[in-house]
Amino acid sequence: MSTVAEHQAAVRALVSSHWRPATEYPPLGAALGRVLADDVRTPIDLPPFDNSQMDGYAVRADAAAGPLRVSGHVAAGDPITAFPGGAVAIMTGAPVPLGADAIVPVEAVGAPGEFAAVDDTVELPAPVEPGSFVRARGSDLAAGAVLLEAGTVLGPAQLGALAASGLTTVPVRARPRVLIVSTGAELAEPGEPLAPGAIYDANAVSLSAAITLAGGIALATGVYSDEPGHLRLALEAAGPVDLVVTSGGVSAGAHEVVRDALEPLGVRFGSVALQPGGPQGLGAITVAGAPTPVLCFPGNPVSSLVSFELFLRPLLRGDRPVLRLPLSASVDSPAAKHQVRRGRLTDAGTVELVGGVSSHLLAAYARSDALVHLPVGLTRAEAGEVVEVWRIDE
Ligand SMILES: Nc1nc2c(c(=O)[nH]1)N[C@H]1C(S)=C(S)[C@@H](COP(=O)(O)OP(=O)(O)OC[C@H]3O[C@@H](n4cnc5c(N)ncnc54)[C@H](O)[C@@H]3O)O[C@H]1N2
Ligand code: MOO
Repeated sequence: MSTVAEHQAAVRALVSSHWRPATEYPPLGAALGRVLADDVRTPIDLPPFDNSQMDGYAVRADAAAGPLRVSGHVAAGDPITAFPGGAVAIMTGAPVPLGADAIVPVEAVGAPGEFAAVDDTVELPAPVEPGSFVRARGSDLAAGAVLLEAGTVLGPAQLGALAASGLTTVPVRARPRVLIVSTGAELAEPGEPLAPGAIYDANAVSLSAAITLAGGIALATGVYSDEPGHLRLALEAAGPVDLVVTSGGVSAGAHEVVRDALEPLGVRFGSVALQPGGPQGLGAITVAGAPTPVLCFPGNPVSSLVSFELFLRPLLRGDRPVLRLPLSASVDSPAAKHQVRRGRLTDAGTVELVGGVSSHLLAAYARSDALVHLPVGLTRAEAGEVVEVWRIDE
C-alpha cells in the first residue's frame, strides 16, 4: 500500500515525464485563468512617473511655510513640467512637477474641491513632510523587475498588472487536453430513463468540471459496459490527448473493466492509504499513436473527486488554499488511512463536517466548501482540535 505522498510523487513523475506544455501567447483579454509559462518582467516603471495620490497642492516641503502663491494647475494626463515654486494645484494621478516633493490635500487647506485660482495665495496649516502623498515612480515595481513568476494563475489583479505594464500578450502554458472516461455497466446518461439497478453517471460531469476549473480542456466519454474490449475501443478511437483519467472499475470485483483492460497494457493498480480514494491505478498507454499517461480513479463519486483534488489538481493548478482550523465537533478516523472528510467553514471560525464518511455521499459534498484532512495515525480528534483544511470553493 502506498502513502498519499508516494502516490502524489508517482503521479507527478508520470505526468511530467509525458506532458511538457507548449507556450502560447494569448492576448490579455483571453488569458483569464491561464497559467504563466515564464517569468514576466515589467518593461516600464510602475507607476511610470511621480504622481499625486491626492487632489491638493504640490509644494517643496522645505519652502512650504507662510503664504504660498498658486503658480499653476496640473490634472491627470497633463505633461510633466518644472515646478515654478509656490504651490501648484494638482489632481490625483497628475505628474508631480519636477522640483516639488510633497502634496498637501486640498481639504487641509480649504473645502474639498475648492481650489485657489492661479496667483491667489494659500496657507498650509502645518509643516509638510517631504514625499507625503507622492506616489513615486517605480514604487510599485521598477522597470525590468519580475512582475509575475512562472506558474502564476492569471486572475483579475495579475491581468491588470500586465495591462498596467503596457503588455498586450502573455506567455501561458498550453492547456492540457484530458480525456475523461467514466466506466460501469450500471451507468446511464443524465436525461435517459433510469432502468432498475442503474444510476446516472455523475463522474463524467464532475471530473470534466474539475478539469476545466483547473485550466484543462476536458473531453468526456462514457463506457457503460463491463467489457474491457469496449474500453480499449474507446481509447483507440480517441484523438490525441495529454492525459486520460478513468473512473470506476479498479477495485476487487469480478468485473473491473479498467483494471482488466489496462493492466495487460502495463498500467499498475494498487491501494493508497487514503479514504476515500483508496484504489488507484497509473501508467502510460498508447492513445492516437502517442504514449499518454493514464490515471485510474475509483468510481465512487466522492472518491473520484477527492482523487482529483489530491493527485491531479496540484499538477494543473497548484495547491488549494490551506487553513488550520478547529473542528466544531469530535471525529473518529481510521489510524491506517489518511481520511479526507467534506466540511464547511462556520462563522465561528471552525470547520464542521458535512455528511458521513462514505464515498457515495455526493450531495453532501455538494454542500461543502472544504476538505478536512485527518492524517494517518490519528484515530480521534476532539472538538476544538486544529486540523488541516483545504478550501475548495473557487
Ligand atoms: N471487496 C472490496 N470491495 C471494494 C473495495 C475493496 O477494497 N474490496 N474498495 C471499495 C472502495 S474503497 C471503492 S472506492 C470502490 C472502488 O470501486 P471501483 O473503482 O471499482 O468503482 P466501481 O465498482 O465501478 O464503482 C464504485 C461505486 O461507484 C459508482 N459509480 C461508478 N462510476 C460512477 C459514475 N460515473 N457516476 C456515479 N457513480 C458511479 C458505482 O455504481 C459503485 O456504486 O470499491 C469498493 N469496493
Ligand atoms: O477508497 Mo473508496 O474511495 O473509500 O470509497
